[in-house]
Amino acid sequence: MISLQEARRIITDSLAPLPAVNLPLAEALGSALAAPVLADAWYPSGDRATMDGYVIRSGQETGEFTVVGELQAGSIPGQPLAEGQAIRIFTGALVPEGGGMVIPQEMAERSGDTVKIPIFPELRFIRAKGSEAQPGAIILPSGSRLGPAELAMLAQVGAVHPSVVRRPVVRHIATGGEIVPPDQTPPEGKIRDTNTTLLHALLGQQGVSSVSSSHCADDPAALADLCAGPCDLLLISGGASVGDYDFGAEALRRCGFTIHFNKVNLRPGKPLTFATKGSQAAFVIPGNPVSHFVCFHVTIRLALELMSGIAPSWSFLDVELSDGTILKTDPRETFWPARVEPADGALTVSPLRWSTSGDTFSLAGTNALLQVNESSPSGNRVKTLLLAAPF
Ligand SMILES: Nc1nc2c(c(=O)[nH]1)N[C@H]1C(S)=C(S)[C@@H](COP(=O)(O)OP(=O)(O)OC[C@H]3O[C@@H](n4cnc5c(N)ncnc54)[C@H](O)[C@@H]3O)O[C@H]1N2
Ligand code: MOO
Repeated sequence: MISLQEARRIITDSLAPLPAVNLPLAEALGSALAAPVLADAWYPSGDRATMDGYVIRSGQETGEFTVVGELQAGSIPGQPLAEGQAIRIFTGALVPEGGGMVIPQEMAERSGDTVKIPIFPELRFIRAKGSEAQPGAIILPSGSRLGPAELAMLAQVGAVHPSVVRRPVVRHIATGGEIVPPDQTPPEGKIRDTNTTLLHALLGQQGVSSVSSSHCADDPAALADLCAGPCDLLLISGGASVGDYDFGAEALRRCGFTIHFNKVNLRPGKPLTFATKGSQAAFVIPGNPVSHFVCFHVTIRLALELMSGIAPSWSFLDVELSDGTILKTDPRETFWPARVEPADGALTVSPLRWSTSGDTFSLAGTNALLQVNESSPSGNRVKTLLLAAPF
């Protein structure tokens, strides 16, 4: 049995980013850039006003100025500004030649064609040409993850079909004769399929939208047929352990996958299997829903990040345990579902109920996993993998 650290190393060594594709901005959220994006022009393209008011030359005395025109955002300045002149200007408009400072209208008194400026502001209220980016400057390097701000930058430079690393196409197979779809009432002895819903949501949170799911009874040949379908990442729910009906690894072998590990010193999720075939990756995930949740965050997410060209996120916060907390240790490294909350300006974490890894209800409100091993917790602080913002 290998450690989780070793399992993560094997996954890291086995997977590479998928090929680049060009995506429209509306579909690129969460993707990683496959090439740098350059500024196509000067930003701003010329000196621009940052306030509604009056533009005048610099180096002048306070007093009265003659208003000789008006500049709206989008209009092209005509005449240069002369001494003693002011032009009415609006936020975003190009400053005319000779314009050195914009006086916000709150600091000016207009009367007919003149404007009185009793004192000058400390700032110029002008965004200088090229002060944000110059033509050819790298505004986002290759590998940048595209969040809302980065997408806005691409829109600004007209990069409307950026080259990004393709996101994995995921094929999911829920196994087991005991499961029925969640919209059905299970007959005696059977249970509703919760893992399909769980995985779709977890994948969706990672920005993976191409996911197909199917169900397979405990039949290795039928499972191998389903495994042969095209995808980048194959996820098999259940059938990971050593029982007579656990056919996950066998089905993968039958369709040409190489098994890299089939047991990890991890609680929950010990019988986790990882395999590859060319650039394809596959996991057989222990059937219990809490095992699914934990295996996803500690291993499958890493595979998605690597295939998507995204820098793996694996950093732990040292968080104070809520009063009276006792975490039951185990020879296996444990990832305990928990809830982190802000309290009195700091974070505290409370482990959630955990009876068995089949107890889906215990996951309600989970936004963190607590690492429980020989070095954590230490005192009343525990290494915490944050899964979502704690508010
Ligand atoms: N002799 C041993 N038995 C088991 C071991 C072991 O080391 N030796 N490991 C245990 C651990 S730990 C786990 S975890 C489970 C993993 O079992 P499998 O991956 O083979 O999964 P199944 O047997 O198919 O299912 C386990 C459990 O999960 C339920 N399940 C399955 N699929 C779904 C689904 N889509 N939605 C909801 N629930 C599902 C299934 O009914 C079982 O109750 O093995 C232990 N045994
Ligand atoms: O690994 Mo199992 O997931 O402990 O229940």
